Amino acid sequence: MEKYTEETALPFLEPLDDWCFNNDGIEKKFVFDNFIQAMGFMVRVGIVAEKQGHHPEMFNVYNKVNLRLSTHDADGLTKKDFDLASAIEKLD
Ligand SMILES: C[C@H](O)[C@H](O)[C@H]1CNC2=NC(N)=NC(=O)C2=N1
Repeated sequence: MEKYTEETALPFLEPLDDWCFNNDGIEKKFVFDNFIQAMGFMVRVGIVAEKQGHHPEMFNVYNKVNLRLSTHDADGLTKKDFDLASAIEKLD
């Protein structure tokens, strides 16, 4: 599976709002009004991830959720990560 570098990822990152390349993955920080909103978002992300058979790293503190997408099997960033990021963007 093709792995993207910071450079080759650029055109795919462009249409994705606020996602950033970092350490061979892509990351975005979300802020909600409260913990329940954040939790609801994480569950909806989880449902999309399960449908795609591809899973994010999620870090939550109260109303904040940090997502990191990378393909562990490929040890880097692949199309699967961009597909999941696009689906997540369509959630909100
Ligand atoms: C067998 C199964 O499809 C794999 O283990 C999948 C599951 N979800 C995954 N999620 C992510 N982010 N990276 C993977 O390499 C990965 N592999």
